[in-house]
Amino acid sequence: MTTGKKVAIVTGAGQGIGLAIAVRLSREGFAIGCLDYNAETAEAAADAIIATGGEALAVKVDVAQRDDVFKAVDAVVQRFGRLDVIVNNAGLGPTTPIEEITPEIYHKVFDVNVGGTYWGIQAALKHFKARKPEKAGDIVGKIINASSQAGQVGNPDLAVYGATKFAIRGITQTAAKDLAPLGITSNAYCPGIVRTPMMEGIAQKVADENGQTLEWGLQQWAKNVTLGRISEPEDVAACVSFLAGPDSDYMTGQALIIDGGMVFN
Ligand SMILES: NC(=O)C1=CN([C@@H]2O[C@H](COP(=O)(O)OP(=O)(O)OC[C@H]3O[C@@H](n4cnc5c(N)ncnc54)[C@H](O)[C@@H]3O)[C@@H](O)[C@H]2O)C=CC1
Ligand SMILES: CC(=O)C(C)=O
Repeated sequence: MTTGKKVAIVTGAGQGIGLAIAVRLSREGFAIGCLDYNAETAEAAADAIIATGGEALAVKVDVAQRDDVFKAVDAVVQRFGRLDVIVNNAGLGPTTPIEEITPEIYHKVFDVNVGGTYWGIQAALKHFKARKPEKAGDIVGKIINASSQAGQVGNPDLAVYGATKFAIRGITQTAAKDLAPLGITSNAYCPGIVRTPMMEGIAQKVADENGQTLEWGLQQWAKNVTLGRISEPEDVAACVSFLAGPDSDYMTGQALIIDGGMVFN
């Protein structure tokens, strides 16, 4: 079955920032491929979108597995008939003090965060290339990758995670240069401190070390935010909505910082 709508795939759509992006892009008129490692939350995300009149398909995927990603992206295109946007959002964010980094954690986090970004781009490219720009300036596909403020500046205890987020900015820039002749843009978003299960895990560790509550842990990070509050997933989804829509057609290779003013470039 095909849809008259534009189609966006969001990885890690089962919770947190990915869920907010999926819901927001559905509201903007996209049919959504909700991809997640967790089949239940992916299904719940798709159900929530369908319940509000949108179109969505849930697909279980491990973004670290290249074949898995190709199959999942193909399933969405088979269902909806086209692909316009891929949001490579799924990621892992463990706390890793320098001396505690192991080969296992290094490979695991790079495979998901960096590998998942490569495979998402490749799998989408196959479908983006099916449409040719009719004239100079036409955009036929948009790649949107999750970096972080921790991909702009080194954060304490996040040497592995931060390195993947710096790498994602590099991949985003190279993809922009390589794929512009095909009418494809490539941009990233760099959130700050967003209230999600990932961030709660990071903040809880700091809280536990200090005998404090989760809220106390989160507020330690909020001290670095100029606007004085940590963000909600919807703040980030608004930024991604801009990157997915036509108003960003003349933008590529950029990493938009949406962090309430933590990093000033
Ligand atoms: N929460 C924050 O403060 C910030 C988050 N980010 C980035 O935003 C993105 C989303 O983060 P959150 O929503 O906070 O994370 P989260 O941990 O709350 O949600 C991540 C989602 O990705 C899925 N996922 C994890 N590994 C996967 C895999 N191998 N294959 C498929 N799905 C997988 C999980 O099941 C989950 O639904 C991540 O890339 C993260 O690095 C960036 C800056 C700040
Ligand atoms: C989790 C993350 O991306 C932070 C703390 O910037």
